[in-house]
Amino acid sequence: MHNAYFHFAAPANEPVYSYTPGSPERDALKKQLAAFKSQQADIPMYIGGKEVRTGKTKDLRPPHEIKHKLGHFHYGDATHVNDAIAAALAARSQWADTPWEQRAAIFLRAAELMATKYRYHMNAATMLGQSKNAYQAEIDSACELIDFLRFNVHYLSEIYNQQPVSSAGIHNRLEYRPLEGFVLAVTPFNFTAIAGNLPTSAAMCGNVVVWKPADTQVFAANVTMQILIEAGLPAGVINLVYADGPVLGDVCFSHPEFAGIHFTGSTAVFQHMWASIGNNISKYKAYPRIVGETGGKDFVIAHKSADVDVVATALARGAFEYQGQKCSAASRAYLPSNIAEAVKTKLVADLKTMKQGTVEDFSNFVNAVIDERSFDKIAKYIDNAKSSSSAKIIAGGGYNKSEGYFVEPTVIEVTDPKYVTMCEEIFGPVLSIYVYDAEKFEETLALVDSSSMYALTGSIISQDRYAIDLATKKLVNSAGNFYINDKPTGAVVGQQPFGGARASGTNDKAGSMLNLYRWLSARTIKETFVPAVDYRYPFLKEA
Ligand SMILES: NC(=O)c1ccc[n+]([C@@H]2O[C@H](COP(=O)([O-])OP(=O)(O)OC[C@H]3O[C@@H](n4cnc5c(N)ncnc54)[C@H](O)[C@@H]3O)[C@@H](O)[C@H]2O)c1
Ligand SMILES: N[C@@H](CCC=O)C(=O)O
Repeated sequence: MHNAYFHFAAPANEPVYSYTPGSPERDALKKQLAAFKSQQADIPMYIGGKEVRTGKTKDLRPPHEIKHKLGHFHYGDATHVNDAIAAALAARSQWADTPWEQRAAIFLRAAELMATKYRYHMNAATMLGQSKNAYQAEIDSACELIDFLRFNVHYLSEIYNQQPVSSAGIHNRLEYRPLEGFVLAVTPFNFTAIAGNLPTSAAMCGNVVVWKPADTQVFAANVTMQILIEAGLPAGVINLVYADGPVLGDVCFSHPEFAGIHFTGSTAVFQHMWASIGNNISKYKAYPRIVGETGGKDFVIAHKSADVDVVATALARGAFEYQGQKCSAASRAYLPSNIAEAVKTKLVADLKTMKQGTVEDFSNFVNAVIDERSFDKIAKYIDNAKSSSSAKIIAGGGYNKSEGYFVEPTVIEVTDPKYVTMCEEIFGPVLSIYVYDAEKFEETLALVDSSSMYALTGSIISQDRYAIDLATKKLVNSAGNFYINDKPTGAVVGQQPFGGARASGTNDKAGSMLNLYRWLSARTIKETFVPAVDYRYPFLKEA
């Protein structure tokens, strides 16, 4: 029963801790890293509020220290996916009926727990499981996830407030119902925040969810789930399962109550999912919502007026933070001939100072790539570049997987702007550079626009306002997140709603109102206070 309209005001972004030497947060984080490393985690699935252990386990190991075992998780099969759907559907009616402010309180409580009691659990789990340094973990598993939860509560509160006008004698209202059925959230390895946001944004809207994270993100996903449970998330609202992707897809996409997919991951997997959903379309009770944020081939184009240090720094950070494993990572750069040599010299010098190793050593800027499959794929691109006449490695190029999956930050200079590493997503610490004739800026913008199938992020670096304006116009469809005089990474919830178009996804902008609309199905209600009692309109009367 509602006796008031409850509105949640816009929050501020969660402050980013610095982890400088001697700071209390640095000590607390180091203690949590040591604590996780001294234990052996036994991670269950969570179905209908119960912990499910199958005995069929997979090991969890830090990508930068593969000889160390962090523990294991219990793997499920089609039975567990079916159980998760059944548990979700059983929880649906009570959850959908729960007053909005009660649902919101659970997610705000989870955000508060993440910001305080469990901040270092979230960060240490992300650092060890996904090989992120302290700062990269802090902006992801603490700040971004906390922001997703708090901002989405605010945005949903704004949506519920949007009501139609009513003319005299009637009252019109819009009711924002959750979808009929269950939502499937399939999440990537690279951001604990994204993995937490995809199931919670849909659940916040009153939906029930089956959540499958990437195997390589399970260590931190488990901490997220435990916090949601401690915050009071009722049994069955979010069901966390670990299963083979195609097995999960077969069960979920052929279920009549499949109501939507909230996906982030690679373009190929999303396209496969879309095709399966299309093939099953006649089976569903309602048209499913298909939301997917996928790959990128993100660019930096510098104009001849650009400041050399600004360009080199945008490339060093944009391409190599988190080993280039951000969908937003700068992976192709277009440098004008007048400053190209100076930019390359500074970038190569910067890379020589970039330390690589474990996450416990806080002086390391880069760590390991996520797994062996990824390592092998990246190494192949590097080897091909080494033997190509169109490419030359000007920094890095080394790799080694004896202790962890280490790939050196690598810069490839190409003479062919359509060379494979200028067009395909590599998802690792590899930046390709093409030097263009500084007087051919506009032609190069056309090249940027046409070189890849993706349109996720991109930057223009220039001190010339006309050049910025031209790039903004010519690259209007080349990126969903466009940056001026900055790197193309590091979108902040509430400030730069994130997502791309073309092969980069449905551009439903995670962490914004646009995304939440996808998990709602509005019902319009019209009430007439004094209804008509005669079918004849006045114009029918004789004069
Ligand atoms: N656009 C964005 O906002 C964004 C953000 C993060 C990552 N990404 C993209 O994600 C990719 C990297 O993440 P990843 O390696 O985890 O991606 P991935 O596509 O390999 O896996 C994503 C998820 O899909 C699951 N999966 C894989 N095959 C499946 C199948 N056949 N059916 C059902 N599920 C399946 C995986 O287990 C995982 O949970 C990159 O392409 C990156 O650009 C995009
Ligand atoms: N939102 C992140 C990217 C997420 C994809 O991996 C950024 O803007 O860098």
